[in-house]
Amino acid sequence: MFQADWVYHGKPLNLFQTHPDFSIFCSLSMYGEDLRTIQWPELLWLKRSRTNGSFYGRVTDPNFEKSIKTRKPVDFSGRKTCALRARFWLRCVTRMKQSIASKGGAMLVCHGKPEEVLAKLPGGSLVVCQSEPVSPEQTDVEDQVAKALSSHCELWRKWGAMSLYHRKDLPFPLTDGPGSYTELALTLGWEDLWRSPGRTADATRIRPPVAAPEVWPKAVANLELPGIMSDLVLNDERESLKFLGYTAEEIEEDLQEPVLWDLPTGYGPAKGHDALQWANLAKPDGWLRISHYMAVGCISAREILSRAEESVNFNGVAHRLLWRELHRLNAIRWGRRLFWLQGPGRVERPWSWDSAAIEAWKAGRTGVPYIDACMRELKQTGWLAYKGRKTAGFYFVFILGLDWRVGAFHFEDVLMDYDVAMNYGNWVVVAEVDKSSRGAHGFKSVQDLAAWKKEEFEWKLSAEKKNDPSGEYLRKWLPELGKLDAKHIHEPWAMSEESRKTGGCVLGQDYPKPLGGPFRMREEEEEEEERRFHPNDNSGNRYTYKEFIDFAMSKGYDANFGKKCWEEARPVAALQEENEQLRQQLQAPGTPGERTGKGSLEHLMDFFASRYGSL
Ligand SMILES: Cc1cc2nc3c(=O)[nH]c(=O)nc-3n(C[C@H](O)[C@H](O)[C@H](O)COP(=O)(O)OP(=O)(O)OC[C@H]3O[C@@H](n4cnc5c(N)ncnc54)[C@H](O)[C@@H]3O)c2cc1C
Repeated sequence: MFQADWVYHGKPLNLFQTHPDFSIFCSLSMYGEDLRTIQWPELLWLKRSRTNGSFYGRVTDPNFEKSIKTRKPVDFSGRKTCALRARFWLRCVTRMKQSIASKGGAMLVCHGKPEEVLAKLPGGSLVVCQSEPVSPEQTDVEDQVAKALSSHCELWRKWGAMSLYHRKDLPFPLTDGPGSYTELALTLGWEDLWRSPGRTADATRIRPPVAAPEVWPKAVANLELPGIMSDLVLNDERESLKFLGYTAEEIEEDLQEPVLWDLPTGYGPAKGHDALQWANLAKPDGWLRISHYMAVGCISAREILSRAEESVNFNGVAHRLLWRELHRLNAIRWGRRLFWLQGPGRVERPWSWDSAAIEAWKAGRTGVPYIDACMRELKQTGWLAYKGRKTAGFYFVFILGLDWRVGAFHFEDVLMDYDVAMNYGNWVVVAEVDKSSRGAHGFKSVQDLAAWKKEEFEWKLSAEKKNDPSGEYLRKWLPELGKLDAKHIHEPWAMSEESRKTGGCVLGQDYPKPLGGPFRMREEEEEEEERRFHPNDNSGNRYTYKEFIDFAMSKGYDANFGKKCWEEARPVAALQEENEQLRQQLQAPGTPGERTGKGSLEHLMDFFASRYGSL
C-alpha cells in the first residue's frame, strides 16, 4: 500500500492510493500534531503554474465557458506561487518525508499534472482524495483525476479536516448556510462568540483531532511514476526550485534573503523559541501566526482549537477560526462568483487597470509610507498582519480605484499563507463586492469613488500613525525615510521643501509623491464629526454631513438632496441602542434551533425591516 498527497495552490489534497493486495489506509480527517509529527502520506505533487499558459489557467476555466457570458478573461500576468512560498512548501514536504521515513514508510514526491501522474498507477488501485470544494480550481482538477482514473482505478473523494466542522455534522446544507458570522456562530451553537466561547448543550459537534500513526506501512517497491523528484533534488533548495520551473533570476533573488519560516516578519527566533507559536496563546493579544502552516495543511483548525481549549485566549482563537470557517463556507456557496469582478454581490462600479499604479503598489512605491511598508514587508517575508492586508487592499481598491482581483492575485502570488477561500473571501469584503447591500455603489468614475473614500482612508492612516508614533515600523521597511523625524515619517508630503532636503527625502526623487494623495492626518484631539446612518441604507454604514452631500452629488443630485437625507438620517447613538436591543433579543431564552431556525430568522427580518425598511 502507498498513499499520495498532493499540494495544489496552497491546499493539500490527500490522494491516498492502495494496491488491491493491501488494505486501505484512510486517515483523511487526521492531521499530525504539528510539523514534527505530521502524517501526510506518501506521494506529493507540487504543482506550480502561471496564469498564462498554466495547465489549469486562472480558475481552470480560461475561456470562461462555465462562467457568465459577459465575463471576459483579463490578462493579469500574475504568478500563482512565488519562490518563497514554494521554498516553504518544499521544506514542509521534505520534513514530512523524513518523518514518514522515520516511521517505516516512504514518500514519493512528484511534479506534474495530477491526472497524468496518477493515471500511471497500477490497475485496480484505489485513490482516496481529500476533496477541496472551496475552489473550482481544485474541484476541476479532482474531476480531471477522476476521468483519468475511471478506466482502471477508483477515486474516492473525502471531506478531510481542512474545515473545522465535518460537512455531515452541519445543521444546514453545505451550499445554503448562514451568510453572516453572527448567524453562523449561533446556528452552530456558540452562545455569543463575539464575547465568550460558551457553547449550548446541543451545539454542533467539532470532531476531535486524531493522533498521527506511529508506524507507516511499507511503500510499494519499484513504483514508476512521472515527474518523481529524487532525494538529491529535494534536499537542495536551488535544484528543487529549478525542477519546479523557477527561473535562475527568481531563484537568485529569493535565496539571497535568509528567511525565518516560523516567524511572520523575520524578527528572529525568540528565547525559548516555539516554532508553532503556541506561546502566543498565553499573551493578551494571542495572535497565532500559524496561518501559513494551516494553508499548507501542516496543522488543522481542529487541532488548533483543541490545543487552545485551556488557554486564556480560547475565545479569540475560536472567534478567528469561525471567521475562517465562514470564508470556507462562503467560497463553497459562491463557487466561481467569488472570482468575479462584480463579486458575489454583483456590484457594478467603474474600475481602473492603470498598470503603473498596480506596479507601484506591488513594489511598495506608492509614496504613502504605511502602504509602502506593508507591501515591502509582504514581498520580502510573505507575511503581513491582518490590518496591513486590509488597509493596503482598501487603498488599492478605493483610492487607486483598481480592479480588486489584481490585488488579490498579487497576494495569491506572494502570501506565505495563501489560501483561496481566505484570500479571495477577505478581498471581496475589503472591496465591498461581497453583498449587494454594501456601501460603495453607483459611482460613475473611480475619481468620484476615491473622493468619497478619501476621508475614511485618512482616518485609517491616522490610526496607524497613532499605533506607531515613532515610525519604527516604517523605518524598518523604508530605509529612504530613515532620517525623517517621527512627525513627518508618516506624511512626508506635509514637510516643507527645506526639511525634505535636509531629511534626504525629496518627493519625486528620493521617494515617490503620494499616489491619490496628499492625505490629511487626523490628530488625536481633533473632534470627530457627527455621523449618521440613513434608514434606507441597508449597509448600516455611518456618514458625516459632508459625505451625505458628496454622495448625493456623486449620484447626480444636488446638495439639497444630500441635506434632506442627512435630516432623515439618525444619529449613531440610536443605532448602538438598537444593536444592544438586537443582542438581547438574540440572547433571549429558547433553544438554539428556535433562535436560529426559520422562526427567529423571520423575527430578525422583521427587526431589520423595521430599521431599514423592506430588504
Ligand atoms: C485582503 C486579505 C487577504 C487575506 N488573505 C489570507 C490568506 O490568503 N490566507 C489566510 O490564512 N488568511 C488570509 N487573511 C486573513 C488574516 O489576515 C490571516 O489569517 C491572519 O493575519 C493570519 O495570522 P494569524 O495566524 O496570526 O491569525 P490569528 O489572528 O492568530 O487567527 C488564527 C487563525 O484564524 C484564521 N483567521 C483569522 N482571521 C481571519 C480572517 N479575517 N479571515 C479568515 N481567516 C482568519 C486564520 O486561519 C488564522 O491563522 C487575509 C486577510 C485580508 C484582509
